[in-house]
Amino acid sequence: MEEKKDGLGVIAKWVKKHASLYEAATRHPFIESIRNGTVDISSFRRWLGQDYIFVRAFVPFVASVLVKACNETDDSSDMEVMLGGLASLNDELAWFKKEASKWGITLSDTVPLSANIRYCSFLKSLMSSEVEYTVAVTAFWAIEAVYQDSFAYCLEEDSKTPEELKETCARWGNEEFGEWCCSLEEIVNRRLQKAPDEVVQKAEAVFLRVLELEVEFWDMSRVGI
Ligand SMILES: Cc1ncc(CO)c(N)n1
Repeated sequence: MEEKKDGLGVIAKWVKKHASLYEAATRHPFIESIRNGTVDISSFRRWLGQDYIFVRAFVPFVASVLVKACNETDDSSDMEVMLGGLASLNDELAWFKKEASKWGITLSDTVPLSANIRYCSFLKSLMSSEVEYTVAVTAFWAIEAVYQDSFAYCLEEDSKTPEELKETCARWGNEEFGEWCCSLEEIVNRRLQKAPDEVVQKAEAVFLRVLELEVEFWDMSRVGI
């Protein structure tokens, strides 16, 4: 009831409070360059190879959130939302392989760059059973929301996204994925509303860390330019 006073959930409040960092993560120069059609294809290729490595590390993290949802949640529908996320990663890995071959990228030769290694170790740290479900699911939401928001922006009506990148943008920018992110956000809001202060503080710190890591991840696309 309390959160309804101003109609905003905790997440919406955090996005407002940390607007400049949220914007840095979702309106990064790499994303802007896709949207205005000036994207450097070697940057796109670098991002694609790195993101495949990231998604492989993301799978066990999402599985760990699913396990926490089964053990800790007060609402049995949480598990289904987590399972939906895990299932879509199955398609995503197949898509990466197909897309990489289209661009002539050999995924097995792709070496993770340092920002990617840092992000993957952060995911690993969140898999510990010491990390509360509320904190882990906040990270899960933030990771997905940054991509949803960034790529949906590239598909807005006035965008000049190159035709050959539209499918990539639609992977994360599509409406269905947007709705799924909203379901996840509702779960996070519900959990945060009931959580002790100490857990809420941890979740906020994790949210901010995800945003920083996302900025560094996009920055990798510029290596060597
Ligand atoms: C770096 C990064 N963040 C978020 C997502 C969303 O799944 C992704 N594929 N890669």
